[in-house]
Amino acid sequence: MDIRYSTHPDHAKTFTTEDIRKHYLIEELFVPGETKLVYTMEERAIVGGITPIEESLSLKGNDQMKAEYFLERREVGIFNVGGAGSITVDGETYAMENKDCLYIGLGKRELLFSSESAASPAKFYLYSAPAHKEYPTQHVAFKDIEGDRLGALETANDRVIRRMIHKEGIQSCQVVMGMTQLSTGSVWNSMPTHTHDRRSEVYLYIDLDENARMFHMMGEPTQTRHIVMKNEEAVISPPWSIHCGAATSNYTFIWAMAGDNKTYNDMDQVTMDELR
Ligand SMILES: O=C[C@H](O)[C@@H](O)CC(=O)C(=O)O
Ligand SMILES: [Zn+2]
Repeated sequence: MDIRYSTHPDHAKTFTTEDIRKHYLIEELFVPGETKLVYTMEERAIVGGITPIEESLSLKGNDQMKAEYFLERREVGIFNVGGAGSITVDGETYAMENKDCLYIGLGKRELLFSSESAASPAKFYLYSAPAHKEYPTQHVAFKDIEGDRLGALETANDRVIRRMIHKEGIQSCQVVMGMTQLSTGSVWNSMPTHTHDRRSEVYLYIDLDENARMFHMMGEPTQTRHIVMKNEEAVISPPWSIHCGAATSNYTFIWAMAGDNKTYNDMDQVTMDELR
């Protein structure tokens, strides 16, 4: 498991392109037959990718977590961003179509991930945070969530946001998670931009073509930097950082947060005048 430390904004301002990528960018999450995990000190979240091929893969505790099993002191939100698959939680199997979401609460012990076909494997993206109480395991199918329309084509940000794990949806201790899809011709997400000192966030960009690139913006509002990202890469946003971006085509992204509250609208909006 790769470890990422928290960074101070005064330090982050001095980062080179390579430094920014090393600290915040998460590459190669979906490696066939492997479970990849990154532990960030931001909210002590674990970001991961599980890509089963022929055999099932299990998500276990490890030495760095000092946990006998993965959910001993944690909860997890999972989206399937690949082909059809399933997740078995202590003997109960949940079918996971592309873009379906599963929340698994504190205390569940055996977590098994499978793909329906090795030719088009499931790709399970996970975001886990410390938990203090068990909430029920819940599945939500992508097709059952209508979502809300945001933005407009005129401002190149016409998109639909679906909130899956949140105050009025699947209950959790602190994980808030959902998916935003941009329409053809729209490229900007989360603009006007914001921070939220009370929560950290991770974005996973998906549905980008091989040659498309995302220019993800981060940094303090007056010290913006960018990271050039490819399909199926994730980026960590510390609480003091903006997180928005524009790509060379439309795309989808999964946003995941944890922290002091689960209030989606608790954002510190940044005005265009403040940005540098
Ligand atoms: O704190 C919330 C997050 O940054 C995202 O939900 C923003 C988003 O999906 C969008 O504007 O499209
Ligand atoms: Zn945000």
